[in-house]
Amino acid sequence: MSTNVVDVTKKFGDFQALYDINLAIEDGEFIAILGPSGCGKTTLLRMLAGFESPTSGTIEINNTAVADASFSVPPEKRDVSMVFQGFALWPHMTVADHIKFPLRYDQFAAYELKQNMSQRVGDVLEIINLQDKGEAYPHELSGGQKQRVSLGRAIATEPQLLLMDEPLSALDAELRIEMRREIQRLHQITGATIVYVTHDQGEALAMADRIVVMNKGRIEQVGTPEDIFYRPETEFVATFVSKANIFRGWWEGDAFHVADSSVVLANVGTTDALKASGIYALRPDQIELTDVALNDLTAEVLTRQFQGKEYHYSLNLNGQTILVQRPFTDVYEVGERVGLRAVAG
Ligand SMILES: Nc1ncnc2c1ncn2[C@@H]1O[C@H](COP(=O)(O)OP(=O)(O)OP(=O)(O)O)[C@@H](O)[C@H]1O
Repeated sequence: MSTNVVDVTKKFGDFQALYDINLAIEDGEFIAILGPSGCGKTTLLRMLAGFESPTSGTIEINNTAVADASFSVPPEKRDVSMVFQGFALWPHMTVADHIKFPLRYDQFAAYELKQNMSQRVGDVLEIINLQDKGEAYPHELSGGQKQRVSLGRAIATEPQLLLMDEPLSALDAELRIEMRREIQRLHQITGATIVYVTHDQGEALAMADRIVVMNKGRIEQVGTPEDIFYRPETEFVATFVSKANIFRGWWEGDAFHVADSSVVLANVGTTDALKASGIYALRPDQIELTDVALNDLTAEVLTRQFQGKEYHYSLNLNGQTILVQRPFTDVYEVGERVGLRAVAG
């Protein structure tokens, strides 16, 4: 199901939560909306669901307007399902009942699915890998199983648009990684369009076809995970997604003059958009550490953290903290002075 957000703004009283949002989502795409707390991602998702309406602009689903400033098609009249952060399961209903519920009451449930309800419940239990738990109640399930039930309930009627609001945030770190694979599999099986809200860049990079990075109510950049990670176009995207170190100064062609120093750095992948704002961005994995004598840019090792295959260093570069990731073979001591070299990547 294609979805278009056209020139949308949203105000809550005097507070403007969304500015000039334009986004075209193609049928079957997995879109992650990524941004820090309060940037407006849930508001945008709730607008797609029909729980909020725009202050100005239009939302279109399959080329038909479903909301603008003057009207909004209510959630139950959109072929859309939503998965929430806190599972939102009903304590008195079994797993099978949760899956039956939308099949009974959702007006978009196809007649064949309603007619063959027990078959569909069995199929969904299989998809979410809870074949043996149909008669279990929520309190008898683990966190991961509960989230699988809420995913099962959401896909039961084969909705064309699945909206997910931080669905993994209530789970522990290991389970979150496992559930990423389950959600990817669900996307492959159902072919549904998914809009997935998260503040976790790892989730967005791992699962999405395209990522929409938001900050303070505005879209900063839309692109594939590789675009967003390797070719950030704003300082916010560079720091929020790829944890880049930002150097200030000015560009002369492909040479960057670091402010307040005589150091000149060669371009190793800074986008034109970042160049236009006088910024040089270097991800932690784009910095090599060398002997001090080999580079003009030198810094002192502040901390070193062992992370298995690599060390994570923080360095003091004239008062600025620089983050660097090096392979486990590059060992430097806290207090040591090192040279910094930018490498492409
Ligand atoms: N009903 C409302 N009334 C007033 N302000 C609201 C309302 N809903 C959201 N806001 C404000 O709009 C801004 C965006 O909220 P939103 O929930 O969309 O952010 P978010 O990016 O999803 O954040 P989080 O990750 O913390 O949920 C916030 O400053 C929030 O306080």
